[in-house]
Amino acid sequence: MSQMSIEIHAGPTSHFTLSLNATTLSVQKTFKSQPTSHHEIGHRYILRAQFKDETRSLSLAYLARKNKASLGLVVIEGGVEEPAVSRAKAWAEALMKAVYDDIGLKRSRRFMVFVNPYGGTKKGAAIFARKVEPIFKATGCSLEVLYTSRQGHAHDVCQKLPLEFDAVITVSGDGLIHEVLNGFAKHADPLKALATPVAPIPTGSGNGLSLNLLGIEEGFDVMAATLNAIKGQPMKVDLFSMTQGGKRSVSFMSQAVGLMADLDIGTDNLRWMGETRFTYGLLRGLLRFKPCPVQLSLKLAETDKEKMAAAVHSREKQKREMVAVSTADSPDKTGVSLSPLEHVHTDEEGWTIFDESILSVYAGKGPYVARDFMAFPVSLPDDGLIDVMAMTTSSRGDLIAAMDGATKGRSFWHPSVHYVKAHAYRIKPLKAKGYLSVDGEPYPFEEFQVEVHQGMGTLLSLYGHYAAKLEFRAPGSRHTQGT
Ligand SMILES: Nc1ncnc2c1ncn2[C@@H]1O[C@H](COP(=O)(O)OP(=O)(O)OP(=O)(O)O)[C@@H](O)[C@H]1O
Repeated sequence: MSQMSIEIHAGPTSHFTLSLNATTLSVQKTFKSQPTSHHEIGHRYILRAQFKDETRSLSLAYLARKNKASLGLVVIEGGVEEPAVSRAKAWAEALMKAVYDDIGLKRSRRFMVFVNPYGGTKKGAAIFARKVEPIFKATGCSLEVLYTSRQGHAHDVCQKLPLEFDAVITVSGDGLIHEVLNGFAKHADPLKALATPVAPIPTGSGNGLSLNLLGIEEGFDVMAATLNAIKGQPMKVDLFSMTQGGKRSVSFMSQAVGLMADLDIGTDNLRWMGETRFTYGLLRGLLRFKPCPVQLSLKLAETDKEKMAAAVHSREKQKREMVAVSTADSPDKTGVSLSPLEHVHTDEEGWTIFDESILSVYAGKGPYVARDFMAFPVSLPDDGLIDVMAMTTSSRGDLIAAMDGATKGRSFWHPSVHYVKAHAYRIKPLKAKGYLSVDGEPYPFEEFQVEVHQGMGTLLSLYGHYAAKLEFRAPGSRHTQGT
């Protein structure tokens, strides 16, 4: 693209020169004939350019970092002299084409937005009104907003949601996403409903999904998440069926029993602490070191940690050549029922029983489950497998050592952490009391089974892959294998 420039007048003595380049937009401000500020804005951060006939002005909205801190909304507007009107219109159109049409993005998406005023530190509604909604409006998105009034509200609405939205936005934590997906699973057209992309705005406590989509730097940045809702491309992800007592639920992130459930569900009364409650819960759990008598059975797929890391490595390589997956590449499925279950409860063939004394079982997908815990560093969004991590009561010292580096996923490499990939797994409690956490939500502590449905869910992603960096094993450290 050759450079296209236009001048707009912000006042009698100041104007902006806007130059559209192949990958950036240059914004040069001039005051009293002196150049003042100059910014280069990447195409990704440009929200909208619009020529307004009634005021003969051109407005431009984009996101920029002020003082290298968090992203902020910038809107500039200036008059256009009569002879330049048609050029200004063509300029605005060329910019919109470059930042939307040419990369397969729809301008002005239509969103269903669920805001949970109760999630995290209860600031969701205020954050949506102050930060998120103004960006959607400046972009020209149309919104249907619902403030949830109770637990299960978003679930019930999603069950009957007209499938006409470009995406569902959740302003909350992972719990509301769990509700949305389970509502979709009960929709009259469940597979089509689950193909509706979901984009989280992180106002919960753990915000695991947002961390996985945006990375550790921006996972808690509501502005970056809002940009993802506007500019992200649909990315297919695996979902899990969790069956318990004849009831089937959908899970997208994790299931936990023992220590890892205690640190989440067992600290619900400490919500005021924000995400710190997880660290507190982990320390408390490690000190108590209480065994969790359950039987774990697995339909194993991979037990070699080196091979798991190598698979992530080769995916990384592919990514570099890959342009984000577009909707056109993945035709929407439709059907009156969810994908059938393949691993029935009575099937015994090919199952392996893990026969050590268990402290905790944590299974799931998506590297981060919280900012300070990369639980599944080698998980892939769509490999059709679930990562299962079991900790045993073999040694408290070992386990404390294993949790050192958990933020960066280093626990994965520790020999006392048993980490496998499975097609399915089962948990049978051998005692009456305990916690079971599914995507951070409490479930009855009863026998359950989990299996994977490849690519049944859809998220919006700016990158087309999880935005987490896998730390490879430090050279010279001990060779580690799975169970
Ligand atoms: N209006 C409401 N009042 C009470 N609970 C609600 C309401 N709306 C949704 N919920 C429930 O609030 C719970 C917490 O929400 P969510 O999980 O999104 O936040 P969080 O637990 O703080 O974050 P995270 O799961 O990321 O740690 C969920 O169980 C959700 O179903």
